[in-house]
Amino acid sequence: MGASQKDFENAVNRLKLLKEDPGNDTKIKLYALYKQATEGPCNVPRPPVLDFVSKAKWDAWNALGSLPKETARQNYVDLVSSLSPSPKSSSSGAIGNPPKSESVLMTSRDGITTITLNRPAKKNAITLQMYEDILLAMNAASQDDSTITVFTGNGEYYSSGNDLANFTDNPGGLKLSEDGNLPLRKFVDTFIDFPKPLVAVVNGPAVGITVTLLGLFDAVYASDRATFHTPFSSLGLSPEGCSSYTFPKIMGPSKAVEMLIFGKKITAREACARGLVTEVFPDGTFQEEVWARLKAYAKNPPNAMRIAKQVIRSSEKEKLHAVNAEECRILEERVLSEECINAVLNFFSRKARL
Ligand SMILES: CCCC/C=C/CC(=O)SCCNC(=O)CCNC(=O)[C@H](O)C(C)(C)COP(=O)(O)OP(=O)(O)OC[C@H]1O[C@@H](n2cnc3c(N)ncnc32)[C@H](O)[C@@H]1OP(=O)(O)O
Repeated sequence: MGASQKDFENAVNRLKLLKEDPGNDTKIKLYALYKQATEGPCNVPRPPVLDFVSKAKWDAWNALGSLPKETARQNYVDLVSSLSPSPKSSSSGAIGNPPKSESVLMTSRDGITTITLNRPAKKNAITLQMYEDILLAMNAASQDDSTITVFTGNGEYYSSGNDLANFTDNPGGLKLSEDGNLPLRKFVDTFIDFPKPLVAVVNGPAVGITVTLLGLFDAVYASDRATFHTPFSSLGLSPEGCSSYTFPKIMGPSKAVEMLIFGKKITAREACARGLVTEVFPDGTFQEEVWARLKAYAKNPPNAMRIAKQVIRSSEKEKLHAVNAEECRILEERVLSEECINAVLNFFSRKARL
């Protein structure tokens, strides 16, 4: 039997996590096979001769002639496998290629894979290494035997967002796009494309990118101790995580503006009323109630849940990828702005804590 659509999607995700650049020839082959697998034979006009890159891509796609979509899909999967060994999964719930990290933990049981931010002394602020580890964890979770993937935080906070030292430790500025030192674009793309139900168990306050990403989750359960805060303006930054699109859609433009431009911190109950949070639980019984709920949900047939997610989300994916690309482009400029540099310096000199 040839590669399934799921195998193909997994290969697309695995490719995003390659550590080494596979080289231009391979990238062009992958492009051509991807186009053939998703759109069929080349059906667009040849680009102008001087547009070398587009022309090379078009030539490679066109050269595949009438190769059936299924064969192109299989060839794509084979080519990606030859570049990166496939993570293993097993019926015991063992996870292939999880991150070897103390700050991002990964466990799998009862059909649920849980990714836990584990840096409580720093309120689970996310370092550059943690972004990489989360990507690894998500890739492993997307391919293991679990039915649901959960994000949570260890300790008092869910997360205080991006570690502000990421800015000061990179004096030349952070490159946030494709080949940058923090591939934020790839990071957010992984949430957009995640194939299984993705649930946030928000155990305490959440800040910055860990709030904005919630708009890409399928369910958000929050303790009544949690708060939600996106202080982008006071940090001289701009919205990310697709929040410039998801927040106005979820809560309406004026409530989104209150959070994303004015940096209003809202409670869990307010976030629930705005549609960002699915349900709020008393902190005393939060863990017990939420995990009982999730264990019951995880007993549903996994394929049905995955397909339901695909049906609900697929029409938005293209738009979300475009929003993410644009947000990263703008943010890359903002992190170099005087406003941002001053705000971060103030934070570390303890002048400006939230
Ligand atoms: C590269 C682009 C990536 C994408 C962009 C993302 C945007 C964002 O995520 S913006 C949001 C950034 N986060 C913040 O601005 C929060 C900053 N933190 C605070 O204001 C406060 O720490 C707090 C309100 C979260 C907690 O205050 P509290 O008084 O209870 O504790 P502290 O003593 O301040 O914190 C304990 C410890 O943790 C360190 N820390 C906390 N958060 C961060 C952080 N985001 N980055 C770096 N370090 C953080 C804090 O410095 C303390 O460390 P020390 O004990 O060593 O002083």
